[in-house]
Amino acid sequence: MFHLIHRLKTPLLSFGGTRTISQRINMEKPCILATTFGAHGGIYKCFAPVVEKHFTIIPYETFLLDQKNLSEQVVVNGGVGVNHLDIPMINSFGVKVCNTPHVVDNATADIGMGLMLASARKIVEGHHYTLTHNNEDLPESSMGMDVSGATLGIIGMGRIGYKVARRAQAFDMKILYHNRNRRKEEERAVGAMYCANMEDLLQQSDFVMVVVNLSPATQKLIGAKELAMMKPTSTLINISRGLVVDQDALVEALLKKVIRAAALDVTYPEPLPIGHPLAALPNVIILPHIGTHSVETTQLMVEKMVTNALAVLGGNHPPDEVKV
Ligand SMILES: O=CC(=O)O
Repeated sequence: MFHLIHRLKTPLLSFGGTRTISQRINMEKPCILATTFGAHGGIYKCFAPVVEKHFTIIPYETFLLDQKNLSEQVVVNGGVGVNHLDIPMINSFGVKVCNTPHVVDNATADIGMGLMLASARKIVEGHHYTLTHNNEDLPESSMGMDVSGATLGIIGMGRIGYKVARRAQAFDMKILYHNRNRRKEEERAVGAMYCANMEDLLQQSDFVMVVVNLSPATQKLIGAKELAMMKPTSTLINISRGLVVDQDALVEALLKKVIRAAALDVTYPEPLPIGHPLAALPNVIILPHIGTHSVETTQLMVEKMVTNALAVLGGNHPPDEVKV
């Protein structure tokens, strides 16, 4: 991978990061476009020594303001979701946009399972309890609920949704899914049941996991009405994008115990401000958008980013161009 990075001439690599990771702008060096939205600041941190030596990091905002210096470039987003990039605008400068599909699927599905298990079995509370209590009986509120045998409703049976389903199958869960198109092959492979109507899935599931892409059609897909359809004992897990869930409605539903709990890898905004109403609730687990944040997956993503950048710079068709 480092070998590939050395060969890069003038790519723009987009690192979605919850914090601004731009440092310096020096057009003599190759450029990295650093976006300020998303999860993948970690990519930059992991590879900072190599990245800083060979690239200039440009925040997305700077790219938007000052594209005139940039030619023969490619924007490669570290991650799958590109909702933070204005693709038609970037394309209008003759710049292609690529992302890193496939390599993120397992890690993201793992985080979904981790959140489900942690919420169901109150793992985070258990950790804090162990650290703060000495030899006391556990309170009744520490009692969790079984994942095995429970019903999981997956909203969005794409590549990541399918990976979640395969894991859920190994946990002996009953699997329901809702997707724009029925996925018969995947359905058979994991023994899942298709719900053409999302309402059916919401009403029957003990755990509802949201795995759809963010688009105008999925923005606030889960709002007060949908939360009210869920069982009072059910848990909402979101590993897609924060905006797919109406967060105000979620706070209200959790406060009023319309649903049992929520476990979120994604929120809006990101990072979630300290003191945000969601963070004050006892029945919520919130992660800082770390679905793909593992050493192995990060390496695979960087590899893919570089491969795509090299393809474009070499005048070839990149394997993962995102078209709108
Ligand atoms: O958030 C993760 C991704 O877009 O891959």
